[in-house]
Amino acid sequence: MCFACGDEQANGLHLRVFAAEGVAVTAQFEVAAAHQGAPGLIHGGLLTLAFDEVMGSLQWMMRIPAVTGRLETDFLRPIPLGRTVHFAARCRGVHGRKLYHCAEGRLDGPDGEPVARASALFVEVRLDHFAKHGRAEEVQAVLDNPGDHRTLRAFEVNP
Ligand SMILES: CCCCCCCCCCCC(=O)SCCNC(=O)CCNC(=O)[C@H](O)C(C)(C)COP(=O)(O)OP(=O)(O)OC[C@H]1O[C@@H](n2cnc3c(N)ncnc32)[C@H](O)[C@@H]1OP(=O)(O)O
Repeated sequence: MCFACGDEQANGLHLRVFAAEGVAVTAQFEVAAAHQGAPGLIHGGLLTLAFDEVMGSLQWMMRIPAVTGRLETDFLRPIPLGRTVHFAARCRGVHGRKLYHCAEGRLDGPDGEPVARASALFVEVRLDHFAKHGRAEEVQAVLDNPGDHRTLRAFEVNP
């Protein structure tokens, strides 16, 4: 039940991520009233969360389990509630266990005004990282049913 992509999260970001050209994805985020920081504006931490989710999605395409080691966000413009942020993220390179990603967000369309940029280092981990530090039974359920999990990620198909 991920706060960024889970349907069950009433106030979550409900992010949908799609394959793009190369090792890249796109996504959209409708900024709801629940995502407010300053009156009428998005909370910056939630925007960073969205970047974390979108860049983190690249690992599913690359089939490399990884966690966020470092994430830097540049907030370029204020983002009002009720608008939609369009994200594009791509992998810039891989060195050993380190995955270097970057992303940008634009307002109301893929060619809209740039409102934020981010870069991140993800670090490859073994799958037992999640069982060891999280809820082992839920991780095991995913490992036992890899087919079910794949269907949750549209870009696995990459039509
Ligand atoms: C089954 C279904 C599941 C499904 C699971 C779905 C997962 C979705 C995840 C979404 C994304 C998240 O939010 S993840 C949640 C937020 N992130 C976390 O909780 C991560 C917490 N941190 C950690 O667990 C650890 O610090 C790691 C794994 C990141 C790194 O620890 P480690 O494994 O001991 O590796 P370590 O040697 O320290 O680092 C490896 C290399 O990366 C570099 N490195 C590490 N951290 C940094 C850093 N902050 N800044 C610069 N560089 C760094 C090191 O210098 C080294 O470079 P070199 O010497 O090789 O050159």
